[in-house]
Amino acid sequence: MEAGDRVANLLGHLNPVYMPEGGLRAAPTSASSSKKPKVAVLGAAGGIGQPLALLLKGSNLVGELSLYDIVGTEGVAADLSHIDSSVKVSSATGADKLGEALYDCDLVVIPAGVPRKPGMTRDDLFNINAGIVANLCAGIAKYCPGAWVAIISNPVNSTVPIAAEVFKKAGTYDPRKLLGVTKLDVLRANTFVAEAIGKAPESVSVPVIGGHAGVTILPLLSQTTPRVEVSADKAKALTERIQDAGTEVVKAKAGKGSATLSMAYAAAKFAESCLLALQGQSVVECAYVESHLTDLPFFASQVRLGRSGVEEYLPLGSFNELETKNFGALKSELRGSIQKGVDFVHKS
Ligand SMILES: NC(=O)C1=CN([C@@H]2O[C@H](COP(=O)(O)OP(=O)(O)OC[C@H]3O[C@@H](n4cnc5c(N)ncnc54)[C@H](O)[C@@H]3O)[C@@H](O)[C@H]2O)C=CC1
Ligand SMILES: O=C([O-])CC(=O)C(=O)O
Repeated sequence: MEAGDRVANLLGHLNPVYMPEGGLRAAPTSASSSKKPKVAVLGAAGGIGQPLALLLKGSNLVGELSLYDIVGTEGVAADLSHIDSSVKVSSATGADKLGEALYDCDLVVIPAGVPRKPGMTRDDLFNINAGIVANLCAGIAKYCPGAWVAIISNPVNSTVPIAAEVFKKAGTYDPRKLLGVTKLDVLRANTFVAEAIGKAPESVSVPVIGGHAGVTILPLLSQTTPRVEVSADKAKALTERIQDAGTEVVKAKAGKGSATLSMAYAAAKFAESCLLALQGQSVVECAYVESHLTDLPFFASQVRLGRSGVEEYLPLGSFNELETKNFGALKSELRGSIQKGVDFVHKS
């Protein structure tokens, strides 16, 4: 077996949906004669950016991968460009090259910004990351105003509202195409619940709603597929582990950042869902989006993605006692984080 085939098999094993049979060596199809999407990764030289770029370089849904960072982009691009997949890799470094990176993009994924160190909350990143996300979004409004935008940079509860306000100011806001990436919470919930009930993680699906920080992360264990029966104590413990999972990784990395590999995997899957939706397929994902499902202006929930972005909000369903209590508890923190993001754009 050749090295390329082994990589293809590995990626196919990781995600048969976005790495269909044939993986990196997939034969051209009739669809491949039409222009495949250009995907930009902003923050591409970072802990998330590099493995995310690797996974997207192996995706047969991507036409061009545009890598952008303020430092080190060329090395990452040179390295990836030796992989024998048809995805074209381009790179640009520094603010004056942002336009080049974003030109003609269909999907922009943003993992740019600083990560947590032990003892910090995600909100502690606001002072640095708010400005980074606002500047990058101003670039998106200027150079690829029709692109889908997937935001990873923390605090997601605030950076997505920041992006929305920047786009509104520029007159380019389309709420259907602005998505906060909360998929890692879903992967964690699936993994931890599967462990608890002795099932394969791939066979478990847990909706996670709310936001992406501590108590704002609300796994709906009562809506797990397949149905799980765990004691109230176990459900509480599982919920808390899912809420604190980012901190678990920050502690384990002991000052060397936060989740990067699992996040890159989650982001690659999420990006693939967006690209499938752009092709006209209907895909359900959990994402943090502008929403009218609750009285909060932004809320993470299951949404149906289609060609024009978020096309349907799936109902939240009924909550059990623990979920009802946790839903009440998340509202004031999430509302405050949203307002903080909105105020940042209007006061700066
Ligand atoms: N949404 C989620 O579930 C998760 C979010 N994160 C967040 O993702 C962000 C990135 O994390 P890591 O990749 O580990 O950090 P990192 O520090 O390893 O990488 C960040 C990259 O962003 C670049 N960067 C900084 N300013 C920039 C700018 N103005 N334009 C373009 N690039 C710029 C840096 O040069 C660096 O290469 C953090 O804010 C982290 O908290 C991390 C894990 C999960
Ligand atoms: O915990 C962090 O700072 C990074 C993150 O958002 C996560 O891993 O969920």
